[in-house]
Amino acid sequence: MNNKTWFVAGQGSIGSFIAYNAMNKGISCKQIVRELTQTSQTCFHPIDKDSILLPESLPFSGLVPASIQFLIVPLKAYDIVPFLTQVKPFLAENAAIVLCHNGLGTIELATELITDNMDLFFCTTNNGLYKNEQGVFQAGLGESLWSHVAGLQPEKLTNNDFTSLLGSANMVNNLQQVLWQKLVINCAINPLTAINKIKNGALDQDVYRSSIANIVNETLAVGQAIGVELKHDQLINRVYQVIQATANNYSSMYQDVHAHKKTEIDFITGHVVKLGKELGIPTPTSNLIYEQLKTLYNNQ
Ligand SMILES: NC(=O)C1=CN([C@@H]2O[C@H](COP(=O)(O)OP(=O)(O)OC[C@H]3O[C@@H](n4cnc5c(N)ncnc54)[C@H](OP(=O)(O)O)[C@@H]3O)[C@@H](O)[C@H]2O)C=CC1
Ligand SMILES: CC(C)(CO)C(=O)C(=O)O
Repeated sequence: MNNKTWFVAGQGSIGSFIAYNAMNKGISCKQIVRELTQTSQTCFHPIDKDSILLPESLPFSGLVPASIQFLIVPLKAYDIVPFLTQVKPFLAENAAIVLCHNGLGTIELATELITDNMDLFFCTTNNGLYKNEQGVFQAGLGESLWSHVAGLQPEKLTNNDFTSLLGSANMVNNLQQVLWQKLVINCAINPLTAINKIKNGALDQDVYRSSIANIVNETLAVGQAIGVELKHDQLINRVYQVIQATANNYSSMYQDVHAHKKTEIDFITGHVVKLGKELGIPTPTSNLIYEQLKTLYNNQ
């Protein structure tokens, strides 16, 4: 029996999936929302079961100082630091915090925000969910991979915690490599689909081959320069496998641009461009794509 009380940041797609799983497992779980007006219940639509209303969420004003022991933060990468700053007074001095998002660049910032007895974990997920006016819909099942990333007590969480909240999950010892492999895929697929307004599958055409090859090479060069073990042929093959497996999907970045929402570009291509600059590694194609995407977002 899992007797932890979990707090989940936001009422988004992954956060609602976590709240749904917790409810089914009898785990105490509260989603934290910004305002009282956001506390209305989310309707969750599982793939193979009836839709169900999730428990009411809790606004920040309803939190008790220093009370949160277990927190999972499944937010867009750009919302992680603002959320952690806001929630900090409500964290217990020995809290366990799990970050869960696409892209890279938040772990260092979050580590600076936590105090000595707290522990930080990171979880990357391949579950597929989306949100619209009717609620949150589960689109596909996937595995989640997690690791302890900062603090002195990794035993605060076990694989059972992650499987209870996210379904199939495994602890990994090579999180950095896993995250960079995913970063290569997101760098190759997300901005190109958003800029060209195409589904993922349309990238499997000659016209995009050189851009994809350049993006993979540049991302790989930057990752390798900071010591991440990445294999070129394996990554190119993986990018095309994902393009084919998700051929009918619109990438999350395409969806954000289409919905006039902020994108995660700073934590995907932007992360590679920034590190490349610091390390003196040229990333011309990534620079161009980053600028194009930024212009596209600012113009909308
Ligand atoms: N959805 C998916 O299938 C997958 C998503 N991911 C990644 O997981 C991360 C989360 O994605 P997803 O769940 O889709 O994102 P969503 O946009 O659906 O959810 C994020 C939610 O957090 C809310 N939020 C932001 N800041 C705060 C705050 N300070 N306090 C309370 N609530 C806040 C947002 O509210 P508001 O809209 O009002 O800002 C939004 O409802 C992203 O990095 C994504 O790329 C990874 C794999 C699959
Ligand atoms: C794997 C991929 C590219 C699927 O669309 C994705 O992670 C995203 O859209 O953010």
